Amino acid sequence: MTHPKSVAILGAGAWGTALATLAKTNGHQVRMWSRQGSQTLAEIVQGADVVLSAVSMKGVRAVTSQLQSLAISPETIFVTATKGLDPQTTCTPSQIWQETFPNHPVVVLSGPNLSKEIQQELPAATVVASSVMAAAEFVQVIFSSDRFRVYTNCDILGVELGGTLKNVMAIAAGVCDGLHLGTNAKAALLTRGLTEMVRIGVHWGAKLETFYGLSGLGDLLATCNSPLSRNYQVGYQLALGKTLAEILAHIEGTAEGINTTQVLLRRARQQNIPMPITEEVYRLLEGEVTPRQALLELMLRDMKPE
Ligand SMILES: NC(=O)c1ccc[n+]([C@@H]2O[C@H](COP(=O)([O-])OP(=O)(O)OC[C@H]3O[C@@H](n4cnc5c(N)ncnc54)[C@H](O)[C@@H]3O)[C@@H](O)[C@H]2O)c1
Ligand SMILES: O=P(O)(O)OC[C@H](O)CO
Repeated sequence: MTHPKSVAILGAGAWGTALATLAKTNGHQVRMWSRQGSQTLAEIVQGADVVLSAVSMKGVRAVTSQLQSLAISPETIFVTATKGLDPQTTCTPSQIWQETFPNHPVVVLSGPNLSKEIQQELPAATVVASSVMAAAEFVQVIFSSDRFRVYTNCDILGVELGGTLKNVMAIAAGVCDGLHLGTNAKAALLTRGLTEMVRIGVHWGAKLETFYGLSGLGDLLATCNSPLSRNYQVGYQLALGKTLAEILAHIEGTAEGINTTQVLLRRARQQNIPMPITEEVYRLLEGEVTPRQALLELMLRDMKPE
């Protein structure tokens, strides 16, 4: 075991709690902060080697601005595990963290990591990405174990976008399974979905090959094939005829794909990037088409080469 590190985890939801368990099991000193808790943010982050945020997208700006007023050691590494896009600016969470703390290293942690499986101690792998490789390696050591394999990567944007964009495809995959469209349809959806993720991601500045790694294809496969995924559940239940309001009233935790679809489509339209699957997921979430109509729209698009 390495020398124990002090890890502050912000957000005591499903993912924050699972990551806290992994770090604690490795012998690190872990403190968790949530809005409902009794300890202040200042108490939680004081002296932390690493501050890891697992708050949902809607809380990222509030948390970063609260932290900005606190005295934080210049050595502290910020890690973001949020998979979403900022509705105002279309920025990724790491871009918000880096803009708020320009002199600190920022690391993205993302991969095929359904928190319920990790809490059941099933094996999994993930990626930690940063432009400061020493920071990524520091975080790699904190979380690595015989049941959690952590890889480093220098493409911070690509790793972050993989985990974020696949949530839109997970909604579509849930619809596909809810309508019982079969294995051929699912394979076509995931393959074309990955093409769509690559198209916008590379335009955004991410590396192509990152989307074929754990944080892209890996997370796409996990999320689009598991009923444990909240985003998949949204699509599945829409296909069963439930309304979005009914689904959200019962879903446990955050389905980031709903907000991500809106932000992504806005950006794609501004930049003239074709995103047909995202477009249909958007129209479905807005109640403009039924699941069957969305399917037909996709099948009857203009013919084109692959
Ligand atoms: N659950 C998973 O399997 C999993 C895995 C990998 C990544 N993620 C990502 O991690 C993030 C959190 O997911 P989760 O499953 O833990 O969601 P969750 O809904 O269980 O928890 C979200 C947490 O964010 C906090 N939060 C929300 N708004 C806030 C605000 N304004 N200020 C402070 N805190 C706020 C909530 O209090 C809660 O603790 C999401 O972006 C998700 O995509 C989740
Ligand atoms: O439950 P979801 O749909 O937010 O997916 C959780 C993770 O992102 C899977 O890696």
